[in-house]
Amino acid sequence: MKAAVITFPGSNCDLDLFHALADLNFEPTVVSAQTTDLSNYDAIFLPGGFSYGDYLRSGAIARFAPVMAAVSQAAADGKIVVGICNGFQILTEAGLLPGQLFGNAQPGFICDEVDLLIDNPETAYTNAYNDSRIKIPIAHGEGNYYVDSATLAQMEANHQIIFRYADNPNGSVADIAGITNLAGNVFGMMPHPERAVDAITGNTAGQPFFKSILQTLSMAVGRK
Ligand SMILES: NC(=O)CC[C@H](N)C(=O)O
Repeated sequence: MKAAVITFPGSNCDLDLFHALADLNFEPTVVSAQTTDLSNYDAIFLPGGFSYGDYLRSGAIARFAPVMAAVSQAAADGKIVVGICNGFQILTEAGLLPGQLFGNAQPGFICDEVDLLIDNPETAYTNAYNDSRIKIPIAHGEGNYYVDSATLAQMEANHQIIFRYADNPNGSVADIAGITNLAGNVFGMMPHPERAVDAITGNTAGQPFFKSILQTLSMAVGRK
């Protein structure tokens, strides 16, 4: 499966994501934020980091990068679009995911490993997990997810909340750590599964995340 990893000026998790995807049998390519055509890719990944220096607000400038029209097109075409950490912030700023990421409730950057609860085990992002509680690294200053209560109720009813924090580290509403759009093909999470794919790091709980996506894409190709 061909995967694009978009690199914005200031991205710093693009190569981690590239290696995670390569190790887990995707065919990844790192693609510049100047790219205007993503039609060759089966899945699009927006990595973590500090795009455009996090100026104004994390993701607020990146959403205007030339590549974002192609990301919106991919999302509209039903392709898998995944944003991790800063990538999640960019997708909310672009309006491709509901809500907004604010500064952590306790101001400051948190670098830690936290427990996540898998709310929905039957999604494109979780179907390869056997456990409902996993440990995944976090590294953010603006991970405090907010969405208004009417939208939250719709998201809950539509099973759009995929991961929740077992012990909320940043003040996110409803302990939300990862969500999808209504259609389920656009996904964002603050924790970093790409930092938990290699046994040498002591944690491989991120592997099933990527395996789930690959499995889902392979089944979709099989159906064509
Ligand atoms: N690791 C990251 O992607 C950091 C995201 C963002 N710049 C923040 O601090 O919230």
